[in-house]
Order: sequence, then C-alpha cells, then structure tokens
Amino acid sequence: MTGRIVKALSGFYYVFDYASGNIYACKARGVFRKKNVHPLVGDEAEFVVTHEHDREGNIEKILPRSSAMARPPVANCDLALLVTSVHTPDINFSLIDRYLVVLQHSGLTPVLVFSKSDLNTDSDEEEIRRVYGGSGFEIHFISTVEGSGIDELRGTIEHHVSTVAGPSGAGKSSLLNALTGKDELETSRVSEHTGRGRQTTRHTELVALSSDTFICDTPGFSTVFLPKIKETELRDYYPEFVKLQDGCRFRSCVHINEPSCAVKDAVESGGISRIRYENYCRSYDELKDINRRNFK
Ligand SMILES: Nc1nc2c(ncn2[C@@H]2O[C@H](COP(=O)(O)OP(=O)(O)OP(=O)(O)O)[C@@H](O)[C@H]2O)c(=O)[nH]1
Ligand SMILES: [Zn+2]
Repeated sequence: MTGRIVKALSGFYYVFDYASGNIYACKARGVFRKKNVHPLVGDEAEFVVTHEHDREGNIEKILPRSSAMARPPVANCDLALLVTSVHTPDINFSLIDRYLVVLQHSGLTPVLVFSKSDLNTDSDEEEIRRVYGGSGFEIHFISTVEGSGIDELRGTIEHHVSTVAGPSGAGKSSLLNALTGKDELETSRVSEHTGRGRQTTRHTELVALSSDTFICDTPGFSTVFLPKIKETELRDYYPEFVKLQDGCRFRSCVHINEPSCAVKDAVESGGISRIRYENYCRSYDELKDINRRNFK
C-alpha cells in the first residue's frame, strides 16, 4: 500500500492511505536499519498493514523526495501560501519581496494571499495588482471573516502539498482553520502525559484535504533572511525581469547600471512596478555587501 506520512509522534509514523483515506500508525524500523533513512512528514511511503483492526502497519520503503524543508520539517512540499494583510498589520512590500525570494529558493512556488480583504478598499486591491500583476505569481484576496476567496484558494492548492508562510498577525492560523475546517489549530494542546498544562512545543502535521491535497498545519518561514546566493543570481527570482531580460544589451545584465536595459526601460514605462524594482535593488546591494564581507 502507498500513502503519505501526515504525522510523526513518539516513534510512530501516521500514514494516510491513498486508496482508503484511512490513517495507519506505522513503525519504520526496517527502513532505519537497512537504509538509514529518517522518514519525514510529507514523505510518500510503501507500507504493509500488520493489524487492520487497530490500523497499524510497517513502513517498508520511503519513496524519493522532491524537496525537504527544515522549519517546519516537511518533505515534498511544493506550494507556499504567502499570507499578508494590507491593513492591520500594514502591508510591507519589501518584506513580501524578500519572502518571494526565500520561498522560491527553497523550491516552493509562492502564491500571494492577501488576507483580511474585508478591511480593504477597491484602490488597495488595484495597487496590489499594479505591483504584482506582472510578476506571474498567482494573487488571491481572502477574508476569513466574510469567507470570501477561500473556495478559489482551495482550487489553487488542489493536488499540491502546501505550506503557509507570512509575518506575525497576518491571519495564517485563521486561513488554516478556514481551509481545514479545524478550530484553533494554534491553541496549545493539553499535555498527554500529565493531563494538564499546555504543551508549548507542537508537532507538525499534514492535513489531508483530499487523497492528493495536503496542507501543513504549522506556518513556516517566520524569519526571512535572504538566501546565500550571489547577487548576480537575484534577478532570476523576479519572473517579470526574466521575461524581459533577452531584450537587455548584455546577457549578464543585472538591470542596475547597464546601458540599454529592458528591465529599467519597463520600470520607466510602467510595465514593471517601481516598488518591486527598488526592493530588488536594495536586496541586490545587501547581498553584494554580505558576499563581499564573507569573501574577505
Ligand atoms: N478583519 C479581519 N481580521 C482577521 C481576518 N483573519 C484573521 N483576522 C484577525 O487577525 C489577527 C491575527 O490572526 P491569526 O490568524 O492569529 O494570524 P497569524 O498569522 O496566525 O498570527 P501569528 O500567530 O502571530 O503568526 C486575529 O485577531 C484575527 O482575528 C480577516 O479575514 N479579517
Ligand atoms: Zn537589464
């Protein structure tokens, strides 16, 4: 049988069986011993059922991973819902643009989710579309208070393993609750050992929304440092720049001081958002600085 590990706790791996939708509590001794593989939440596993009645089994094999993140520790995630509000807290374009670089560098496809749309004016949303409309990233406006935009987002994450990222107070937990139908994912659970008190350390779980749609219940990427890349690579993380770069005179153009630069021309003519471009220049300088210091 084949399924996906949705939880790891106290030596058991909980495997969601693709065929039945049942969850089996599995041991993975053979996998450890023979292959020295440490299964992760998100891994796809071949397993055998040892006790059908108790839904217990044994993992025989971990299928090849396409990716693995550190925080939260999840394998095979491919989409990141980047949740930010326009008001309360106020939008921070520079932070969003850094997130977009970090998420792509981690191998995730970012989806821009602007939360709390019940607080937005029409002109707020027009501005967002002016800044990100050309970026190629998918844009959603949602409100968990009004329940708007949630169904469209459900369509976007279908057939994917998604994680939620974004700054504090953006509405990540509220969105997770709306998508999973669970209440208060974030409320600390009562300790199973003592039966009292509040567990502060949480374990990461994937919630199965269908047999091939999973979402990680622990928001990730709470801090965003630019990845360790060369400053000349940064341009590759701005899809709207990549689209135009063949029009630059120099193939190595980083769109800053070079003459005949199609990206700079597009900023002047309004085809590329000046906000995006200025954030790019700032991050470029920052990376250049870091790389120069590390080289000395
Ligand atoms: N007006 C409005 N408020 C919302 C909406 N969604 C969430 N909020 C409020 O925004 C605040 C933060 O929401 P959370 O879901 O806890 O945000 P979070 O991103 O998980 O926050 P952290 O745990 O700090 O990272 C709460 O007071 C929510 O009630 C929304 O759609 N509209
Ligand atoms: Zn250029």
